[in-house]
Amino acid sequence: MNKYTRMSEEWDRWLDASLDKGCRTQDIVAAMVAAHYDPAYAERTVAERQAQRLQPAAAAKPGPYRYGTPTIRHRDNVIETSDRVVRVTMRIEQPVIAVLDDVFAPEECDAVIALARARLQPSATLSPTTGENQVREHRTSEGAFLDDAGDPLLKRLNGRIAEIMNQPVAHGEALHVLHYQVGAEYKPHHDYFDPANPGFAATLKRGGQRVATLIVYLNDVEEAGDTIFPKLGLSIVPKQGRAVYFEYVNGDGQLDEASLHGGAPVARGEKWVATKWVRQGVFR
Ligand SMILES: O=C(O)CCC(=O)C(=O)O
Ligand SMILES: [Fe+2]
Repeated sequence: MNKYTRMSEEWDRWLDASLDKGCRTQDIVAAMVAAHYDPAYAERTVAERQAQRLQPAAAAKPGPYRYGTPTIRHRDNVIETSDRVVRVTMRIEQPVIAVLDDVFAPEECDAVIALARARLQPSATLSPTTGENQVREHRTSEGAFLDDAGDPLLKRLNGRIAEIMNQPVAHGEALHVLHYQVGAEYKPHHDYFDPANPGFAATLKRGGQRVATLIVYLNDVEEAGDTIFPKLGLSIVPKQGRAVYFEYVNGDGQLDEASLHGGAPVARGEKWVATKWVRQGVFR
């Protein structure tokens, strides 16, 4: 029997929908082969589509950032997830920012801190020129990525975060915990990777651009340690279980510079946060 080497419009839409849902490449290819597509054609088509979808930043429309409908569904005063009702406390439209309360229960915050404590390393950032991890003085915290493999608590929290952010779980990087002691800070930065910097090419291949961030505060900080948005004069005070959400890439691949933010120095006490960065595609 002849194998198909062209795709109908219907299958074309199915391919995009499968990638949107975060389906695995091999599963998409297997479904196409089962529907009598030529295996080599199926593999090539899926790979090409993924590559196209991961490059909108390079082809971003010029001009000022255009705000569309936010990805997060926070028009109501609460966001109901499968296992928890999260309260919306504040929303900004340009840039898209939301402050949410009751995202994690106090015991969940304590458990995440306990999981991270043993794995903390001095925080590093990617060098924009070489792409290497480097420990830099603008980020004087310690951090750890928490892999959720086999951990029911992390799996549950990642599922809840995906529902809040309205994104597939598979688009999220592993939860990243940061610990700041007195004086430690994270100077203002963007969470997206500027595609003009060659050092970011490798990380951009691992699921494309970052599109949105959720920072969950795991403890109350005695003094300072706010998350600041210097272009807005906005400062969010950490509180256990609260989170700040922001998004910074639109459908045209434009990057929102107004999302510049940082962690102000802690004046008293300590600060723990868990950050979820979400990519355009499946993060590998
Ligand atoms: O600690 C904060 O308030 C900011 C953390 C942050 O910017 C990040 O994790 O990307
Ligand atoms: Fe950040």
